[in-house]
Amino acid sequence: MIQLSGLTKRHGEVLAVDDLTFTVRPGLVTGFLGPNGAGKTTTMRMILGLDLPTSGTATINGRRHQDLPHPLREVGSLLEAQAVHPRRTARKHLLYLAQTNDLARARVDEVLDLVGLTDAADRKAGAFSLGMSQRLGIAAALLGDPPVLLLDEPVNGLDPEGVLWIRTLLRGLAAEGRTVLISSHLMSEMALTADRLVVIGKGRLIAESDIGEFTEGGAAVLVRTPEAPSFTRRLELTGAHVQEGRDGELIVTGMTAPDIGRLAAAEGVPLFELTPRRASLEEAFMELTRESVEFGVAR
Ligand SMILES: Nc1ncnc2c1ncn2[C@@H]1O[C@H](COP(=O)(O)OP(=O)(O)OP(=O)(O)O)[C@@H](O)[C@H]1O
Repeated sequence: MIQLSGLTKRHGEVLAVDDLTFTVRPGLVTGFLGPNGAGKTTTMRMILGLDLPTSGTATINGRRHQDLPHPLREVGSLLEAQAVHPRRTARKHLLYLAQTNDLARARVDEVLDLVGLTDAADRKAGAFSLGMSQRLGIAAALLGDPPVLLLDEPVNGLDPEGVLWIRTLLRGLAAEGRTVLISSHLMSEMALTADRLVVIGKGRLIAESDIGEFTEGGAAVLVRTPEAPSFTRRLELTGAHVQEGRDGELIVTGMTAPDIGRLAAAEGVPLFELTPRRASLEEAFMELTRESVEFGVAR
């Protein structure tokens, strides 16, 4: 579990992270979303003890990162700038990490296998493709078999096969009961990977909910009826918002499809179509973060 309480980071004039409070639960993949400059990387760096908060706290399983006796056994991370010696092989890199962090050497072969790098284990990391480097970074994150994982933009620049691989791996890790937090600005990717979303903009929390609930706010129902004008008035009397489209098509918000159906039946209005339309995650995200994007990161 990761818990943030009033987490704040000021860089001079810039309030990069502004009073963030949320919890990342185990057993789920939580997507950490926000437009560029929203403060995702800064937040992750504070959780990992790489940046000190101006105020507030971030804890991993109840303790601040600097108070963890064996950090790599508690939390694995993948940040954008990974430091790997280019002339060191993948295996040597992991063995070095295992040795300096008091982790079992046998785990190196296990994680190489887990990320599909066994055959490339003795090649120099400097010659790795982006996809292979990401795999090596994830192998390092998993070395201590940690219950908590933090990955900053793990699918950036990967080909579709790499994206699918990471998605499957993360879902598997969460299914084992781990806490998985991944940052991204790719909504489409989050829709397929995350169970829960935390959305920030301009350093502030905008939304925190399960992925299904996230799109419900913008849910609309498409209604088609030959009696569009009179049914529109009837719907509006109940408080629904109605937008008229072509050919007797109505887009209704503020009322569920079953309630619209019941009202039509009670009024004897024939319905040719009654279709709930969920706002796509992309639309919901744009709507939520519109203000943070419009005003950019200057504040
Ligand atoms: N070391 C720093 N000094 C000054 N400002 C910083 C520093 N680090 C981050 N910032 C500013 O803090 C804000 C948040 O940046 P951050 O990198 O955390 O956002 P992000 O959500 O990860 O963005 P992106 O998706 O572009 O990576 C930005 O306005 C950034 O310019």
